Amino acid sequence: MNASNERLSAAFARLSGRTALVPYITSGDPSIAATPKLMHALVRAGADIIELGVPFSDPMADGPVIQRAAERAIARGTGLRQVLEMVAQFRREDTTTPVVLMGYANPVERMGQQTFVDAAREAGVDGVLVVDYPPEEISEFAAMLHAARIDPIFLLAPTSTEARMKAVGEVARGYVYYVSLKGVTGAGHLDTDDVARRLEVIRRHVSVPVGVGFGIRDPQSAQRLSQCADAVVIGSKIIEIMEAAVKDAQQEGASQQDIDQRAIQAAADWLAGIRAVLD
Ligand SMILES: O=P(O)(O)OC[C@@H](O)[C@@H](O)c1c[nH]c2ccccc12
Repeated sequence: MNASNERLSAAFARLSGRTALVPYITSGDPSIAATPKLMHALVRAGADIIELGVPFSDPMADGPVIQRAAERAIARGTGLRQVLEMVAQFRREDTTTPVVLMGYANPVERMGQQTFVDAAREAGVDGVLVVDYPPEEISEFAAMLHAARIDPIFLLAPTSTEARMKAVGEVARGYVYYVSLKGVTGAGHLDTDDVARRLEVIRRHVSVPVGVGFGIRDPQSAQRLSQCADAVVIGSKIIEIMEAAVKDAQQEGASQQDIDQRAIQAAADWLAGIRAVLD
C-alpha cells in the first residue's frame, strides 16, 4: 500500500480528534483573482482543508447555488488549467493546508489523466475527488494518483451498499466523503441521527477518516455532526453568503476588487462562527 498524502495525513494528525472544517468553494467565483485570497482567508478563519471546485458546465450532483457559481466562473474563463494555477499561487504562501480538487470527469479526460495528475502534483494538490468516476472502474487512475502521492477521495451516499463501501475502503486514501442526503448539493433536511448510524456501518469498511457534507447551513448542525464525523464539508451556504455580499457591493457601485474583498470577508466571518462551535 502506498503512503498517503503527507499534507492530508498531517492535517488530520494535528487535529488529534477534533473535527476538520472543510469549506467548499468554486474556483473563479467571485473572481479568478479572488480565489487564492479567499482560500487564505478561509484558512485564517479556521478551515483545515480546502475543497476547491473545478467549474463544469453540466454538474449533475450540484444544486442551483453551486451551478450558478460554476456558470459565473466559466463565464470568467475558469478551466482546469486556471484552477491548477490558483492552487500553485495559494501554495506560494501556504505550504501546509491540504487542497482537494473536486470536479467531474470531463475536464480531466480532456486534459488526459496522466497530464492532469502530473500538473496537479506540481501545483500542490493533495486530494482529488472526481464525482463521476466510480471506484470500481478507476483503479488505473487511483494508481496514478497514489504514485503522485495525491489521495483519491470518494463519495458514499445513503444509497451506497456495503459492497460499495468495501470497494471504496480498498482504494480510498485521505478521507472518505459521506454525502448525508439523497439529491443535490445545497439541499435541506439533515437528519443527524441517521448520519450517525450510517457512519457506524461505513467505519466497518473504511479505515480512513470519514467526512460528512450536504445540507450543513448553520453552527448547530455542524456541531451535531461533529460528534460523529471526522470532517464537516460546507459549500452552498458559503457561496450564498458571498452572493449576497457581492450583490450589496455591486448596488453601491463598488470596484471589482472591493466586491471581492467584501465577499471574502463575509465568507470568512461566517466560517469563523462554525469553527468556534467545533472546538
Ligand atoms: O453544498 P452543501 O450542501 O454544503 O454540500 C457540500 C458540497 O457542496 C460540496 O462538497 C460539493 C460540491 N460539489 C459536489 C458534488 C458532489 C458532492 C459534493 C459536492
